[in-house]
Amino acid sequence: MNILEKIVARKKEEIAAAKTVKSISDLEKELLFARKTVSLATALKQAEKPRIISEFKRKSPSKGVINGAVDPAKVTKDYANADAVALSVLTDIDFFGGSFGDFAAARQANPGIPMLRKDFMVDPYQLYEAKAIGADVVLLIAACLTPGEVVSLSEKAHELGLEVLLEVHNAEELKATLCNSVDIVGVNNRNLKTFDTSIETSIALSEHIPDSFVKISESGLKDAETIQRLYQHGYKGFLIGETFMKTVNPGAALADLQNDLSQFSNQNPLVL
Ligand SMILES: O=P(O)(O)OC[C@@H](O)[C@@H](O)c1c[nH]c2ccccc12
Repeated sequence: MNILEKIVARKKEEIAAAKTVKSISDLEKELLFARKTVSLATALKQAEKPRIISEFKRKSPSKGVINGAVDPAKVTKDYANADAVALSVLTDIDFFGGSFGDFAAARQANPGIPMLRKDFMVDPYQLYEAKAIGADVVLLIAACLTPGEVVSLSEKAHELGLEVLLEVHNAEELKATLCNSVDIVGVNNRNLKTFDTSIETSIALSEHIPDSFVKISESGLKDAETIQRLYQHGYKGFLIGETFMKTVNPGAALADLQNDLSQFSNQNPLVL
């Protein structure tokens, strides 16, 4: 079993256990009080400069513990103050050290900003959970879903008022799973077999993503030059976790990056 298969197998156990505690109809009742969602896709489409989606990530299978004892409310508030376009908060417990508690604390500290529930979505039940904890966007990872599942989960997400970020690693995944009910396409620079990251993945895939989809680049991003280069290939959003989380002050690390980004005078995407 590769890491993704292990995570998904464990996820299915967690979902089965969660359903015995709370049914979908219990969650539906909670949704009656759910906040109105805000659109990340719109914010990205309107962006006239690279926008950063800042991630709250305590640990990962590739890096181990990145920052175990940080406060999600403080870090995410600092991210928002440093002009993050959105927050991504891991809710996977076993492999990423995340939780609903982290997500809820971040949401409470930042009522208005778009938030991505970062987890491995394989069952509509998780979409109800996402909506109930205050998410605006959910992640669908092409590598662990069939094309049919991507369609049905994204349609269900829309019914609940959630946007869908479809994550792909290569042209085959993109071709098989891209459908109209996806709002944002994310190219993950991390190879899930080797854990290596290469921005060439984003560069190679950029031209295969139709312009009707707003696109973001994910993982392994560290500096303004790289982000600017990807922006010129049409990427509007950049999902960054480790570069910020490994520092003592993740919000300050984002502010530094924003400052570096503002040094670029040519912020317009090149026509390639
Ligand atoms: O910490 P990084 O290298 O900046 O990466 C952030 C994000 O892209 C990464 O956490 C991620 C991308 N896709 C995922 C799917 C599940 C869990 C995590 C992820």
